[in-house]
Amino acid sequence: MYPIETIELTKIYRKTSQGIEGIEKISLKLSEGQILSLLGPNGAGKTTFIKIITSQILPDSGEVFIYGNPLCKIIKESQILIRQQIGYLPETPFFYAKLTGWEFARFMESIYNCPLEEGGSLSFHSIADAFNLTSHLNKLIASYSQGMLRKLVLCFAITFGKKIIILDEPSNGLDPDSYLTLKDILRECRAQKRAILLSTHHLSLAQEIADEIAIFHQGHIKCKVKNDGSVEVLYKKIIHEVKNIE
Ligand SMILES: Nc1ncnc2c1ncn2[C@@H]1O[C@H](COP(=O)(O)OP(=O)(O)OP(=O)(O)O)[C@@H](O)[C@H]1O
Repeated sequence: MYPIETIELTKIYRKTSQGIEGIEKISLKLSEGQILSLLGPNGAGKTTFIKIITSQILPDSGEVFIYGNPLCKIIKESQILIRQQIGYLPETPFFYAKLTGWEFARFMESIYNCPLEEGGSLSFHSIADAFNLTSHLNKLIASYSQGMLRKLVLCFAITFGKKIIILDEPSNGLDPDSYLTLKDILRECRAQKRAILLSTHHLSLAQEIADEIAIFHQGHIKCKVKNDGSVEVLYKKIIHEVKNIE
């Protein structure tokens, strides 16, 4: 059974002369201990795909299976239980600016029903330390820089994603040191057999960390391959091919 399997996932916002806006018939599988990176131009459908898997929006058709459990056709209460298994970094996270980092972390702990202290080197405390965030946790979130905000939510995604982690643009706003830390943490998560879905515009991140690459374009997967270390060349080739067809 796969941590994540999607079958012909479709969500069409609009049809245009160029094609569709949204996603159409996306079938993907993500195994334990695997990092799958979604790549593609702006508007290709990566976030729409992630929003359906994290049950923020419903597809028009198709289904998502989380460890074999259908996500879209079940009642809300069961969806919440499944969501608790998924550590998630949204493209645009929401914050309570008037809480301190610690207060927000305790709030998230109660939502996920998962102690912050759990997880050894991948506990909230350890990850916050690794990201040099610990000394800021007593400060109001309103005073955080963009990078600190991103790192705080990355801490949540990794702490709570004991089996599945979904990251939408995780490296945005990270300083070089934190970027290196992120890669180390993701490698450790993979070693623990977690399944990781990663959407990024940074080809180097995908190249260095992903096991598989899926390139989205106008709501479809144009290419899904194992990462052989030539992501940049592959990406250029695929985007060049689709441009020539258009
Ligand atoms: N709520 C919405 N209502 C209408 N159209 C939407 C909505 N959300 C996304 N779209 C459209 O669906 C398409 C896919 O958007 P999506 O955000 O999934 O792309 P993306 O690959 O994540 O892009 P980016 O790399 O810029 O984040 C775009 O054409 C976008 O305008």
